[in-house]
Amino acid sequence: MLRSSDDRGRGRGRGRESASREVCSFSIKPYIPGERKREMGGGVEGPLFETKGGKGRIWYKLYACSVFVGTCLIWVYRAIHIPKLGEEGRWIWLALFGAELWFGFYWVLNQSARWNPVYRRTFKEMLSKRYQDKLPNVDVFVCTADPMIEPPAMVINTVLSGMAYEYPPEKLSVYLSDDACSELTFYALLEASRFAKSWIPFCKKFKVEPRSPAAYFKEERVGPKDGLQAAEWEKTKSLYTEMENRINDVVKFGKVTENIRQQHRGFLGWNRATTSRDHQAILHILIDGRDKNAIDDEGFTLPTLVYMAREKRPYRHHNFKAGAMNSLLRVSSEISNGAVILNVDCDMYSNNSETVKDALCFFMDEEKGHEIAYVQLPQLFNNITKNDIYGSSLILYNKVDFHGLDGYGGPLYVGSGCFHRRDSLCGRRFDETCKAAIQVNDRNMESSASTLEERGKSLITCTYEDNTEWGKEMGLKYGCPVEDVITGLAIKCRGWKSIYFNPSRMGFLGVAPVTLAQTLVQHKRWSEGDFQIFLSKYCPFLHGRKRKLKLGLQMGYSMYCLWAPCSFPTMCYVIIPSFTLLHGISLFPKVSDIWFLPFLYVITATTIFSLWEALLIGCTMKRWWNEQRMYLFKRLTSYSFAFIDTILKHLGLKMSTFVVTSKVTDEAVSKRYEQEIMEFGLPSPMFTILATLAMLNLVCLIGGTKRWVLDEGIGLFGSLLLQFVLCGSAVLINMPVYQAMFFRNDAGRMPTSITLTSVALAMLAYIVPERYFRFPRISQ
Ligand SMILES: O=c1ccn([C@@H]2O[C@H](COP(=O)(O)OP(=O)(O)O[C@H]3O[C@H](CO)[C@@H](O)[C@H](O)[C@H]3O)[C@@H](O)[C@H]2O)c(=O)[nH]1
Ligand SMILES: [Mn+2]
Repeated sequence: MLRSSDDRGRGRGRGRESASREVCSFSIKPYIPGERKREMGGGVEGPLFETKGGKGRIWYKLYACSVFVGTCLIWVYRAIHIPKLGEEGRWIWLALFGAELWFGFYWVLNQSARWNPVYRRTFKEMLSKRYQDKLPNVDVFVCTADPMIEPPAMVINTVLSGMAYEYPPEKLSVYLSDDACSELTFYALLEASRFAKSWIPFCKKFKVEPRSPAAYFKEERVGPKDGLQAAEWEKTKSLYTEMENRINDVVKFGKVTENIRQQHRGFLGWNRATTSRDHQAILHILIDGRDKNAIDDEGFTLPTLVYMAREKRPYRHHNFKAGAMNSLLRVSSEISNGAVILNVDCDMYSNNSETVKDALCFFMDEEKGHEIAYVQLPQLFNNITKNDIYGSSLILYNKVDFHGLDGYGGPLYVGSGCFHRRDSLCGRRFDETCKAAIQVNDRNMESSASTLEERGKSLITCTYEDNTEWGKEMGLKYGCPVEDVITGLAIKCRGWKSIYFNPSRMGFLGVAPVTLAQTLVQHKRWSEGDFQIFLSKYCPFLHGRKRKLKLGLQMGYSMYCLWAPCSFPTMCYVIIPSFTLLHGISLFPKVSDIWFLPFLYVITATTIFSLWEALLIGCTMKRWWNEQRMYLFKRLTSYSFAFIDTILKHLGLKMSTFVVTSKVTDEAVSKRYEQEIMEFGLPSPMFTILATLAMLNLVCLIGGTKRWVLDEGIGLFGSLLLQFVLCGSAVLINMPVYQAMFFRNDAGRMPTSITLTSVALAMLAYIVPERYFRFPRISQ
């Protein structure tokens, strides 16, 4: 599997090849059903988790079939009414037909998410009884990339919540990868390593939740009543606040003071020449769990804590988060070598201290555990407002889609809140020999911390991965903006399964984007990455099928992979019906026509279903409406940009980038977010598109109504009804855009330049001569 191996300067006298292999090696014990249970003694039999199917599926399937029939009838109508070659308006008809074919096809793909959902439940008590001291090492990987938009104080809260898991601390290690190589973040982590000594015992003694101190102290503004806890609460809170202030002061100042520099030899790693893009590898074991002196205030062992900044050079591509994760995989294999790895983004703190045990219930289950590569928890956020104006809670994916995919072999790996089996993440194929329980592998007790650091550093140099399979067959894959999704898919194609676990107490909470621009840019990255996967050799329908992924899962992955191409059909549907409405040209059957029925049925049935589904999972009506708007906005902007960029990349005209989502916001912006006022503010080509299309629809609706009222009367309305409905809904959904253009004067309103441009462009709709759009009025 691995090519060339040379021994140059590798301290241990072994080649890159063997080093890489060893990183992924595993002690495997043959699986003998029943053996483990006997070993453990009676009273603890039974599976560690349970799976249940969704209810009322038969009704859903009936509904879906009826919609499908309706869709087919729409296609038939379009097909038999295509204007003849040479007739005017043929291309408009064909464009609409193409869009409807696409929507129908895409709707079929979406059925994979609802056809066969499953729900999981774990039995943690059983796990603890049965495995007690035989639990595996667990490594937590946190990635950060920029101290300005990912504040160190937030990052260490995530770290602390990971250290405070209800799990034997000698088996728990937390690694922070800092792609910014910032001494500010290092300093914050150093502070966290000290604060952990009082935070962890406090959490364990009083069963505190959540275990991110910032989140906990924010929730419990007034401390507990009972005496002892109240005193400790006060003390811990002030310790935390003081630390947070120190960190924020240093961050504000922009660098650590000489005084702080003296506190730890680690700061020697930074000098004047160090920049985030040009520096040597830095690796520090801030807490060594093996160390007898590494104890908390109550005398218990502390979990291991490690800071890592892999080597960066301006002329070497670093592969973003995937590169960081692969470095973490290697470094951790030297230090703690946890058989299970938890990956979280730096904003995603643990909100549930039992989650590690939940995850282990899946991996350690005697019956099915050996085939599970990863357990994904939902990505949830703690800054979602009531009506979720940007649809950033991803609630439909969390509450519907992923349960559906789980029924076909498992959800996507979405980068954060995911537990991995180390060997499957490192590239191992699933086969008969994998039928082994996860093993307790002891830590390397001989080597000193500084030896481990030196060895670790040699694994994270820029050249380490040259001529190895890292980024290809090993670890996370490179070259894709959604390294998580493609890696998860590759793991599935190697024969593994995954699990979606959605516990009632949320497992992780992060920071969702709070402006329209951020949301659209994030979705551009996602849809671009997903579409790249579809065009790559990992295309779910080709590679997936070859690798025997279930059809449902192939469809499920494609549902995301084909976000980007949804853009143009949507654009057709936003532009053409309105445009032709303006000119009084009918594109849909008349109300009295029998062909009107399939359109009516498909549109109302799918709308009512989607509303009903949203209400069922706890959305408000307004939230559902906001969600529809965001669907539209993403398709018109993020997805179309992603589509174009993907094509350019394929032609070699563009490089891949990773725009990190900001986790901080200025006060005025976040106030508007709280009030659910849509944020525009700075000019962006995406806003120009949105504003122009919004204006276009408004002009068309007004023009169409005028024509109807003044010129042609009620008969015309009958043949244009659907176009009125489509154009009218577009106008309704665009309300916030008009407001931002004409009725607001806060800093978040639409930039004037965009307003002017869009009004001018929309006026063109009036000027463009009608004959370009004239159309035989077949259905009249
Ligand atoms: O060069 C980089 C860029 C990013 N990151 C980290 O990657 C994480 C995700 O970045 P973010 O900007 O928050 O992206 P999101 O869109 O919110 O993240 C989702 O989508 C990404 C893929 O597009 C995945 O990497 C993430 O895990 C997933 O949560 C953050 O912790 C970053 O610090 C790095 O470590 N190095
Ligand atoms: Mn994020």
